[in-house]
Amino acid sequence: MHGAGTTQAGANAQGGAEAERARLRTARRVVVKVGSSSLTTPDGHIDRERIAVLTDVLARRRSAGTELVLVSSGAVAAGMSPLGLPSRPKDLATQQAAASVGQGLLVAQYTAAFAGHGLTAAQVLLTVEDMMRRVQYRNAQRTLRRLLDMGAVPIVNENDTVATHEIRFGDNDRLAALVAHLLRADALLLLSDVDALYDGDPSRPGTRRIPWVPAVRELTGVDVGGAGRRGVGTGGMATKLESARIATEAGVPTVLAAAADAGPALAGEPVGTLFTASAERRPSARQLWLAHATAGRGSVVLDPGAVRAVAAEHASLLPAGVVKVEGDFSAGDPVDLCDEDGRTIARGLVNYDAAEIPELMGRSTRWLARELGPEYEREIVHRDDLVVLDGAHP
Ligand SMILES: Nc1ncnc2c1ncn2[C@@H]1O[C@H](COP(=O)(O)OP(=O)(O)O)[C@@H](O)[C@H]1O
Ligand SMILES: N[C@@H](CCC(=O)OP(=O)(O)O)C(=O)O
Repeated sequence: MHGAGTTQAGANAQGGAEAERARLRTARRVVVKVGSSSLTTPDGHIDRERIAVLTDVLARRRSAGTELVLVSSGAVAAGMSPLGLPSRPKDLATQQAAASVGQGLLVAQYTAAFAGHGLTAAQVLLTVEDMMRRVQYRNAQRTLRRLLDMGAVPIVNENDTVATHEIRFGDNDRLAALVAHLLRADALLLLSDVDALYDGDPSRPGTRRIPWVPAVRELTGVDVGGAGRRGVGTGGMATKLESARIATEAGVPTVLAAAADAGPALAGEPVGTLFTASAERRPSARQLWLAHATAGRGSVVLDPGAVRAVAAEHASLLPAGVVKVEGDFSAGDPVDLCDEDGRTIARGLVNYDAAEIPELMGRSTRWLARELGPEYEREIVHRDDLVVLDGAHP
């Protein structure tokens, strides 16, 4: 299902899509994400011309009063050539080394390019923790808002040098969607080396552009296999769809377009692919993060009664409903909540270390408080720290 067909309902929906495009033209706050392949050459140099063209477009819009946040990839790619790396490194330590070199070079380019338009660029490096922990989240939000108030253009990237495999966004598509949610942006623009979503890898002949996706979760018949063409991008189309889904489900309309079409896309012209925003209630940032930006560090297996309570009634997970623990996690970590057939039904922040749980399993909280002490009255996962995943409802 790509569009809304030719019925009256379809025509009305199409009109809705046009109205949503028009919202881009008048949007007061926009998050723009640009991928490595649009900023760097395949051999790992910054493409100055492309940065100049992009900053021209963004600066014009900023000067017209729209608050802009640029989520820019390219640190690893831009560090390749200076460090003599022939291709994108595969191991984390070399990626981090390349990112430390490339990030400085990239921001220097942006700073100079925006300064040419009388604008101040600001580097903001974020980690997954900044999106998850309440204090850091509020801090990131406050800083970004203040920068926007002061007329600066924040340039966001993942803090690659401190990220580890376990706790890492890994791609900026999802980070951009989380930033759009954090800032309650009016729109998200994903710029890439491909000009739209296609029904299959566009390097294959016969694939067709999809101009409009009314609901990402209902998108079918689209092959997104294969990462970037030029070997410097990370997630390919899969992470862009994930990003569009996070953003649209948080109420933020999203456009995917070629970096060269940034101007027309911001002007609401029908370029690229429009992903319509869902009208449902916005989830909290923590729920979004748990559902989309992390994987569990381990899992707890629930009996059928607990599966029902968590998935259907959105209850907290109590020790009485746990039958097994897997993995080596610590209190505060994200864990998967699974049924006895191994399906992950929810994800949440756990209140105990993995080693503590076997002693608590199957016991009532009242019994635990009496026998082990009042601190054992806690839930395994509190309902406020838990998100039920798609398809989990019994
Ligand atoms: N169905 C599809 N539609 C569009 N592009 C696709 C699709 N499947 C795979 N791709 C590939 O995804 C690439 C974009 O991903 P990536 O290189 O990670 O971009 P970026 O560096 O902009 O984040 C495109 O160049 C294209 O080759
Ligand atoms: N933080 C990494 C981002 C990697 C990334 O998401 O790349 P891309 O798929 O090109 O958006 C970097 O700056 O190289």
